Amino acid sequence: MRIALFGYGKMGQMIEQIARNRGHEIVAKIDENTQDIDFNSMDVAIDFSMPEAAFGNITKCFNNNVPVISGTTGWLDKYEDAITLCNDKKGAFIYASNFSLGVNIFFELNNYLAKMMQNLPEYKVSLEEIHHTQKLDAPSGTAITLAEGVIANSNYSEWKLDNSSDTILPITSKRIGKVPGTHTVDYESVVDRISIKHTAHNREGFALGAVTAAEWIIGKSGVFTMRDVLNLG
Ligand SMILES: NC(=O)C1=CN([C@@H]2O[C@H](COP(=O)(O)OP(=O)(O)OC[C@H]3O[C@@H](n4cnc5c(N)ncnc54)[C@H](OP(=O)(O)O)[C@@H]3O)[C@@H](O)[C@H]2O)C=CC1
Ligand SMILES: O=C(O)C1=N[C@H](C(=O)O)C[C@H](O)C1
Repeated sequence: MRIALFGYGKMGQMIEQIARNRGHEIVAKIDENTQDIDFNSMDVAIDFSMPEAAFGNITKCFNNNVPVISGTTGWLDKYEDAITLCNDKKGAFIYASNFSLGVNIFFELNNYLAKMMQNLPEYKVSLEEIHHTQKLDAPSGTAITLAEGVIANSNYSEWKLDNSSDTILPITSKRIGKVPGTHTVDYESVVDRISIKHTAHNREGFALGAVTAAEWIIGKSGVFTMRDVLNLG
């Protein structure tokens, strides 16, 4: 498979390594200064760039019939536009706030726990995410997906950073050293606490998930999620 990397930072470099080990070819490494992009040279594009760059990169790929795997976070105000464009162009698209197998299982666990807790108002829910100090967006995309899972199954109607009420689900974002990504969901009552936590030890899981998604999307058209790729039901 011929892969173009949109963004060649920490994730782009890890994806290159995993992709080469799986027998794929990296045909382009694209950044904000790249002028001419040969879209005919690539079978799939993988975008791990920057919040302000992601939608433009995705648009270019759809306009040139290239399937897109999007891992960049912090651009989701334009997600519906991306879906519309993908459908108009009969393209192929997967966005995931987190591509790792472990976090996608954690998302399922989070939804299941939220359903079990939905009629137990004595438990107050809160989310915490910890990442490295270079991270640009807060809260993390993963924390937002977790919050959406809780909100869909509870009386919380929205999430906010560092702000809580009976209807506001609070998210705390911490930036510490080189932490690759730690997410915790807490249910706290007067008598006890239930916590679920995912800790990434490095970036390999994210990169492997993105390459697996790229392998999976070849030959398909439509908008998909990691639930489709991982066959999580
Ligand atoms: N979904 C997931 O599983 C994961 C998602 N992420 C997300 O992926 C994104 C990238 O993370 P990470 O690799 O750690 O970040 P880095 O800052 O290490 O890399 C981002 C790269 O994008 C480049 N860039 C800037 N503008 C453009 C552009 N217009 N087109 C292409 N590339 C551009 C930057 O170049 P320069 O430095 O020259 O500006 C930089 O090399 C973040 O949004 C992060 O949250 C991260 C891990 C997992
Ligand atoms: O920026 C990162 O590093 C990460 N970003 C993603 C997010 O915002 O959730 C995924 C992972 O946690 C690492």
